[in-house]
Amino acid sequence: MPPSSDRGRSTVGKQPDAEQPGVSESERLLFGGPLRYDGGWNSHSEAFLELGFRAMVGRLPSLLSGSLRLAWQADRQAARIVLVAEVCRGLTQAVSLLAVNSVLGRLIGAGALEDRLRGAVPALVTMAVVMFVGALLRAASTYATGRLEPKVERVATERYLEQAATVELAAIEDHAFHKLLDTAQYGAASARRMISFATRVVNAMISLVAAAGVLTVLHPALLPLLVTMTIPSGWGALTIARRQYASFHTWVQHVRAGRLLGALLIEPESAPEIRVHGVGPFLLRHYRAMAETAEAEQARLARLAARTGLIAAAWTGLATVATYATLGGLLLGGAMALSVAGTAVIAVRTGSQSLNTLVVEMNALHEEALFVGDLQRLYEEASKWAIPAGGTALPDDPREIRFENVTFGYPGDSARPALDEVTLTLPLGKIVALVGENGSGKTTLVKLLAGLYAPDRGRILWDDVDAAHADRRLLAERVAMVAQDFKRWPFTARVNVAVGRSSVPLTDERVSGAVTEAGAGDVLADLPRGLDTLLARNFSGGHELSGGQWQRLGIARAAYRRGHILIVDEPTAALDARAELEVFEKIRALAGTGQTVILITHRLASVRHADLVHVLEQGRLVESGTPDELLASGGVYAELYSLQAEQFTATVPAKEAG
Ligand SMILES: Nc1ncnc2c1ncn2[C@@H]1O[C@H](COP(=O)(O)OP(=O)(O)OP(=O)(O)O)[C@@H](O)[C@H]1O
Repeated sequence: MPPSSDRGRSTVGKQPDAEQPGVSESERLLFGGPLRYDGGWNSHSEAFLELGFRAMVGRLPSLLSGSLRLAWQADRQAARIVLVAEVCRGLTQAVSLLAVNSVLGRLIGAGALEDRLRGAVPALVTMAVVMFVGALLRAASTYATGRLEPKVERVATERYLEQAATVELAAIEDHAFHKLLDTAQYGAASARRMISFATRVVNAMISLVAAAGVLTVLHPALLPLLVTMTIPSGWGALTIARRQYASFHTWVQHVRAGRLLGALLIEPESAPEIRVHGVGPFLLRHYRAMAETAEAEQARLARLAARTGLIAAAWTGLATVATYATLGGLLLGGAMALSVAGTAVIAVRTGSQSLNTLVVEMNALHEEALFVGDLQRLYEEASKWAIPAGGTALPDDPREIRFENVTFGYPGDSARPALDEVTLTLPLGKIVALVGENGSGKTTLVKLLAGLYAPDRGRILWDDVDAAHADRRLLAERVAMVAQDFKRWPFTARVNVAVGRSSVPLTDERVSGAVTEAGAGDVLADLPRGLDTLLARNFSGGHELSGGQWQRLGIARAAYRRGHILIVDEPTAALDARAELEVFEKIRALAGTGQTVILITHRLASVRHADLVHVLEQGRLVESGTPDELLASGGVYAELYSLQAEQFTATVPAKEAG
């Protein structure tokens, strides 16, 4: 797969005028179909495909001011230096061209050779001074650009990451938003590159104006010729860039999938299965197939680029012949002096170089701007998806949380909502258990409770305050959660606990208090460097914990958070029998201190101590009551309970005496 830095250049594209590589069998088998975007939100790439040279020129002022704004935000002083140095460099080029004209005029003019040489000296000195000043200005610009570029990238990246971290969970799970996140990640590097391109565009524009001015003075016919000579390379560069851009957007998912296959081959989590089940050759084979599909597209793009380049070169050749034939004609017809023709040749060369640079750099600037545009669109989309700030305060000490006819479905075309008209009460300060078979909606319910999703219909009331209008940050403050798939941060054990509330100063007392509360002391005692042990095996000095040990650390993290409501989703799934008992003891103790515990578990024996049990089935609430009431009622809970109990009916043979 092409590495990310190759985006836009080595990724591949969809062109209506040329055949696309087919869908590889790997895409069908592993991902269920082609990984291409052929429409949808990327209407803006379509707009680009229709964009002509004139439109590009029209957009130039806004692109330049956009680059300047980025630079200004990142480092005002450096931006000022670049701007002044580049404008002055352009002026030095103009002065230098005029000096050349003067030198040639003197040398080719009438008079003795000595006099002509002497007459050329002031212009030669001017040229030398101007070149020296130009070199100083170039150095200043190089330094300031070098200082500016990484800052621009950092500022843009920071904003990107900040926005990504503060959008709703639903945005992260939305595939269109995720694609935008994917493509926009290149925007920061593009913003960085835009600075150099914008600098070169400004420089080329000024030297072009100088050359064009000199040419127009020499003979008005020379200016259109200069333009004709440069148009072909501009057309070529624009055509190639348009293909690359369309290609990038169409194939971004494919590239991501290829990278995923590569990453799966090396990540520690997949290493055991790769070896025991021999998954390595399977993944490698599909990696190769995916990469070959991408390569075929790259080859197609290269073929088209070569063809475009040839056409542009032929056109440039014709225009050059026409330019020099015109100059020759003017000379022969006596319409132009030899010294003027000499300056004209230099001015045409300088001018066509500047115009060429201008077209190429403008095109590059434009292409980068499209990726910065993705980043801007991400900023806009992210602000739409942002977790709202502010809202109603929650009651200080609520008595209960009540779900009223709550319905919620995940995006997509699932047959039924994950929660369907659920009405239940979660009394605070108690242990409430959520029970039900796989997929019955328990995890979804607690995610709604924690504010990670909002109900499609119905309300979640904290006493009489609707959580939909509550301040989400305050709501999150109240909740501590040990999710089924809680994050195993690749940091030290200390940070893995303290990340439960990273906003408060990290103190050893607080960490050890949480570790003791969670009964995770012996996990830490076994670690080579205690709390300072790095829990990431793929780093030197890193250490790996077992599933059950991680689970206890996860509970310590939730204890460290000290939220009023502790949500524990399958807290004991990976624990041995003794540890399980211990963890439930700890959870009960937490409830004893007035903390609310919402417990999701399939171990019904552990639910015995709950104050209230809600039983869910296919997203609906089917039973509620104390464990004893539910057992007595003979419903779903009682059925599940007896199924589990049956597994323990075999008695342990008594030890023989003596
Ligand atoms: N992020 C998601 N996107 C789409 N569908 C989801 C998502 N998470 C869960 N679902 C679907 O919602 C339904 C309820 O899932 P949920 O995880 O709430 O069940 P659960 O009762 O916690 O199951 P388990 O006991 O297996 O943990 C399931 O049909 C599941 O496929």
